[in-house]
Amino acid sequence: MTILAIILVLFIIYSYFNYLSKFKSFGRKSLKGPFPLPLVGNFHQLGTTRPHIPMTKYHQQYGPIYRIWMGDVYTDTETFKYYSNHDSNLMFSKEEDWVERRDLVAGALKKSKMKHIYELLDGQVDKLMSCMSYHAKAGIAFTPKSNLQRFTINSMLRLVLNQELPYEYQDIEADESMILILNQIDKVSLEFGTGKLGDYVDILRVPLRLYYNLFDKTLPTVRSIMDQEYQQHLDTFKQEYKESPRDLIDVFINNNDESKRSIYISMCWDLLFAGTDTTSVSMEWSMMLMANYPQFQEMAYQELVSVVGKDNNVTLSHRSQTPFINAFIKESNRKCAPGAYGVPRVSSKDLEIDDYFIPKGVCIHFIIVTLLLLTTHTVTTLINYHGITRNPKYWDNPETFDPTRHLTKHQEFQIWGYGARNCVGQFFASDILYLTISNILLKFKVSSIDGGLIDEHDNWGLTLHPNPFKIKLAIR
Ligand code: HEM
Repeated sequence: MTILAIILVLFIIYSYFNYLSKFKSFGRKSLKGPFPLPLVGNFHQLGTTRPHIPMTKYHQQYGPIYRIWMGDVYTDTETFKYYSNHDSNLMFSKEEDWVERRDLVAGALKKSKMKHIYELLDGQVDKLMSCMSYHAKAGIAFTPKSNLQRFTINSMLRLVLNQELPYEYQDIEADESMILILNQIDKVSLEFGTGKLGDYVDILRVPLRLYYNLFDKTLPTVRSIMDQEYQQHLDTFKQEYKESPRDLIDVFINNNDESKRSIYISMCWDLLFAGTDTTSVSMEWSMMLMANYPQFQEMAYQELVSVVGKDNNVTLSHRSQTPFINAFIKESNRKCAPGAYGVPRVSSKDLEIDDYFIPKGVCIHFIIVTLLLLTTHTVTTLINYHGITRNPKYWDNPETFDPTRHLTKHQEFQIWGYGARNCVGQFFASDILYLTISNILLKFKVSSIDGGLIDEHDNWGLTLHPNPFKIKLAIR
């Protein structure tokens, strides 16, 4: 009883001082924000289902940069640290390690090195088209989520490991280790999206870390599969792969630096994880918008027929001649952004931006909902893409889906993040989006199952995803 009482008293003292620390003032430029409670910070105001909605509203109250307390933690969370393989990864690496790793990945993703892989990407688009044709001809409703996810994971697996999985309709047995990777990506997305109490309450971090290290098998599983793949590549590596690598692993092997093997393996996981759900959910929203806005679907189709021809495939060389398709994709990403936020970043020095003071290293999650500040240095920020896309200062009628707005006025908008640490896979991803969305628009008429509007409500998670839906496909 006495021990329990002591623990309770210590806990109350800890909570009290921890709470007081939230109100540390940095002078008249201190960031303002909604009033936090002990331990839980602002969670009670944000809720867990759609926190991006109140966060966007706070912008009107507190200005372009404001402070939100995610519980009482100061730095990045245990879940992020664990699943991102912090020591050898790219996305969350410290500045000193990041520069070299970023160069490594950006260099490897250069189109000149990836010529062969781009041909494989065309092959993946053909396979998706076959899957859609099968559904259209058989009169079976098409499920965008599972099929687009299969297409995206295959494009990523081809890029990274030169592997792929069959589609469900093909009824072919899949490689178990690739299915395992897909399941781990799903699992980690869910874990990141929901978070754990230990991510937000400082005192619970140690038990959470212990739990991950002792009981969670996700990372060891993924690393062991990747390691086997790496070894197999090494064993079968031929001279010709120096010029024409089979995939990213070959590009890494070609660097002739086995001391970096562990980092290469982490990079592979980074890319598979960062590229799959984001790209797939972006295409899912696009398909929904095709069905909900048939007038724009028709405009897109007419443009493609006149530029590409009815019986041909759209290729990347058509991109500059299809302004409406480009606008359709941009507007789809604006109206239904694949993610509500970017990756949280840490400030490496004290910063003053206009009327705001951002203290060094304190990982308060800053919410920036103005485009003005997005070019700033290494501030720890959580960029609110949802806020940017709904800001009437930048967009007329922001709730309306209207691709033509991008034809008349150029408005800078990046779903890939801003500054040096933006998305390293953005060129690959935007090529995938263009090839897939334009070929779907040219080859199929997409409509809802019952002729009504599909629900455009978004669900909170690591990515913003729609409620599950099906569509009807007709071959053009
Ligand atoms: C529609 C698809 C995608 C979207 C919306 C997207 C978005 C983003 C965003 C917002 C960031 C964070 C930028 C920041 O911190 O400021 C990011 C980082 C990153 N993305 Fe993407 N991404 C997509 C596809 C991809 C693909 C296909 C790949 C791999 C080929 C990829 C690999 C990465 C990596 C490795 C990072 C970390 C970069 C670094 O820290 O240097 N992403 N992405």
